[in-house]
Amino acid sequence: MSETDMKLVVVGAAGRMGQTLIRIVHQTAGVRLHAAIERSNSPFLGRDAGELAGLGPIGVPVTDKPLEAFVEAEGVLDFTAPAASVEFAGLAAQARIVHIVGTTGCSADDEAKIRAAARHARVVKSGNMSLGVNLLGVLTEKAARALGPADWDIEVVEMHHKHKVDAPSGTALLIGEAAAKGRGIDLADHSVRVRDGHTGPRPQGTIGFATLRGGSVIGEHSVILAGEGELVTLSHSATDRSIFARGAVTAALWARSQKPGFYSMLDVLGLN
Ligand SMILES: NC(=O)C1=CN([C@@H]2O[C@H](COP(=O)(O)OP(=O)(O)OC[C@H]3O[C@@H](n4cnc5c(N)ncnc54)[C@H](OP(=O)(O)O)[C@@H]3O)[C@@H](O)[C@H]2O)C=CC1
Ligand SMILES: O=C(O)C1=N[C@H](C(=O)O)C[C@H](O)C1
Repeated sequence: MSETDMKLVVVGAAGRMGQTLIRIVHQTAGVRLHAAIERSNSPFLGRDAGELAGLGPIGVPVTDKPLEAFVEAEGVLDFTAPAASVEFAGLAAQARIVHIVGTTGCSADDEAKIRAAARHARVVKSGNMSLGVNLLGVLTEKAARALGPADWDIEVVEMHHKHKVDAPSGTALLIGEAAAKGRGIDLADHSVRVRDGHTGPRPQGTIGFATLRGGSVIGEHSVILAGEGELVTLSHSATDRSIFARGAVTAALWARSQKPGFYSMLDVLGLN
């Protein structure tokens, strides 16, 4: 441990991503776990964060006092739920620290509140913090630009574990936005989220989404560009949640030296 280590708080510490983040922060040079937060009625309050994450004791107990933790820290890693991330955004702004938001399923109103908090906090928000998916987004934008809507249809397919509560996934929406950018269109006006019954033929220029849920799948995403007699498929498979946690820590270290504002992983990775 060094004096210059970035002090990070993990919120949602007992969750699938929370535990992964605790392990990755513990293993990564230049960062240190300052606090671990869960909600007030959580059965995990008082437990050692390292024990929760399978590391053995590290002397950081889980608490339900986020603001107390944020004012003494430099960044918060937040993979929780939309209402929680909006609350944490306000607290991170009060504490003037870095807020890394991986939470998906945010409404337009949630998004606006998180962006407002970025007047005082340095916020990095992305539906997927992995290098591979962000590169997939860049490749999708190029493919969608090269293969135009007159001859090529775009479909985004995703599969996740049975516990996931939002659909389409944040990653599927990130890929859809990249495809829409390549086509020079607004995704909201062109996306088809559901098909059921007599749908009629596919409207030209739309971007379709298909969602699969089951088992323990960490995250599978494909974008299919379908033309007459040929398909181009670009895909990404996540086989370990540590890819998201490593991305979040990279984002925190990057944001430490930025001005307050709202950033994406493309900014962090220099892919913008
Ligand atoms: N951007 C990316 O790269 C990735 C994003 N995600 C996203 O991260 C989010 C979390 O995923 P996952 O870890 O699988 O989900 P989990 O349900 O396993 O974990 C979420 C944790 O947050 C806790 N939590 C919820 N509200 C609060 C609150 N107000 N205060 C403190 N803790 C709270 C939950 O507690 P409780 O159980 O008591 O509600 C739970 O422990 C999802 O939105 C998911 O889509 C996931 C992976 C990668
Ligand atoms: O909920 C998950 O697990 C994941 N969520 C993110 C998403 O919605 O895309 C990222 C990853 O695919 C795992």
